Amino acid sequence: MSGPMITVEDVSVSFDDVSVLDNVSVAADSGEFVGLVGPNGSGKTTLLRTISGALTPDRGRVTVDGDDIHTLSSRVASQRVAVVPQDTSISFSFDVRRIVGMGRTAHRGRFESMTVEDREAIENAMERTEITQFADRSIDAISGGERQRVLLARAIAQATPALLLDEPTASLDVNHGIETLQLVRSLVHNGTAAIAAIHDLDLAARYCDSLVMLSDGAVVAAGPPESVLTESTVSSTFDVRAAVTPDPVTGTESVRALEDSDPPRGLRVHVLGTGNIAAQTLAKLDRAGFDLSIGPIPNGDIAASTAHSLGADTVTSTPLSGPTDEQLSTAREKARTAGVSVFIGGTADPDVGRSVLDGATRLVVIENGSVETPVSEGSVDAWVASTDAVVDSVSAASADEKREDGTGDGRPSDDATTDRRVTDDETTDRSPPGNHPGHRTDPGLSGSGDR
Ligand SMILES: Nc1ncnc2c1ncn2[C@@H]1O[C@H](COP(=O)(O)OP(=O)(O)OP(=O)(O)O)[C@@H](O)[C@H]1O
Repeated sequence: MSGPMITVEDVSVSFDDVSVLDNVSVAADSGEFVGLVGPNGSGKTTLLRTISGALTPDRGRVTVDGDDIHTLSSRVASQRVAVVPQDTSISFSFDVRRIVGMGRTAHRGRFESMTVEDREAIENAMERTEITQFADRSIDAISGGERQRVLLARAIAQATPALLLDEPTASLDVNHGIETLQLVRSLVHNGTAAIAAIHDLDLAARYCDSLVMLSDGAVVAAGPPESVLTESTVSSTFDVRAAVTPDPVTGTESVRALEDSDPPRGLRVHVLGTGNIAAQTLAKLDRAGFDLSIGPIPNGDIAASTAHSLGADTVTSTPLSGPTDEQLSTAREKARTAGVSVFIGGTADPDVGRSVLDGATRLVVIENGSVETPVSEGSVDAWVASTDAVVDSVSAASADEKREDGTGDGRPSDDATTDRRVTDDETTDRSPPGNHPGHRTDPGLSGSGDR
């Protein structure tokens, strides 16, 4: 055979004049596992039904093993393509073995009796899908997940070079979900071309050789999982803020949908302080997912080495002599461009604080027993007594930022930067009440009380 086992060329499908697939092209070679990903209604099932020949496209064509699937008799088509459908309800109550045996009718006439080879294929398919123990039970008397494995067994018994699966793991527990995909992989390893619609993006990344991402019936990305599952494609296609990181165990892409209260990826927090409390602050913010910068901080300070080990952007100064003008201006720039700055009272010189934090976008002060504020009180978004509430307060301050600049990315806009300064006599809901330090924000309650 030359060319891929399955090719979909510029296929368009519409129902009642509503376009559901628009110029879609996909290919799967023998020995290749292609995953279809995309939101509900993006066209995955329709594409699989078009490939199997169940639907005729308005435009374009589908070939399997070199022939247009729509020109093949249904018998020949079912020798080439097996389908594991999403809807596992079966309208007749045959026993499990008989349902699996239906996969063999492609290879013999409906009324011919089974050969030894047929029987072996059926038993083998049931063993591989771990359903032998209920082979004699009616299909009505097993669970939805078990039924899904029966339909996979039927497809395996069909022994086709092309395999289509619609949400093969949808009703399976974690163990059987993984076993099913491993089973598909082993079929693929032996030369099957497989295309599966898979909702779970992590599983798709882990088991598929390549992915095709559909959105509103069009292909928006295709290729190896790492090139398809990016924060930008996932965010725009699924309309959700997402973090894509390597799975610590499998090393393949792991996608996490983020809530609004999660720190925006790439949001940097600038810390001004020294000693253990600054080191703890850095560690807590790092664990919460913020990018970090710190300084100026004297060389050799414990927080400087913590910053170094966390990969924080660090402005160091010489101990005793204090920061130079250049170091101050570098730190000021870092605070100005950070989403939120944190000043740790009692550990950072208030004069240095004034100089560095003057242009800070959002400011959280950890009082740490000190009453001195580096900048006017109205400029402080939250006071916290200790590092306990620093993550909540910084998250809340960055969420305020998102609301105000309207971009949702948590980065300060120019408007927000110039807008945010409030004088003590201005009334604003962000302005802390009363006299400092009595107006401290309760830990974690600075706008995050609903968490
Ligand atoms: N027979 C039909 N008649 C009219 N519209 C249909 C028909 N079948 C599907 N659709 C529409 O086509 C679009 C694509 O549906 P499809 O089932 O292919 O999506 P999907 O990506 O598989 O979704 P899901 O992830 O929810 O299974 C949907 O808007 C759906 O409502």
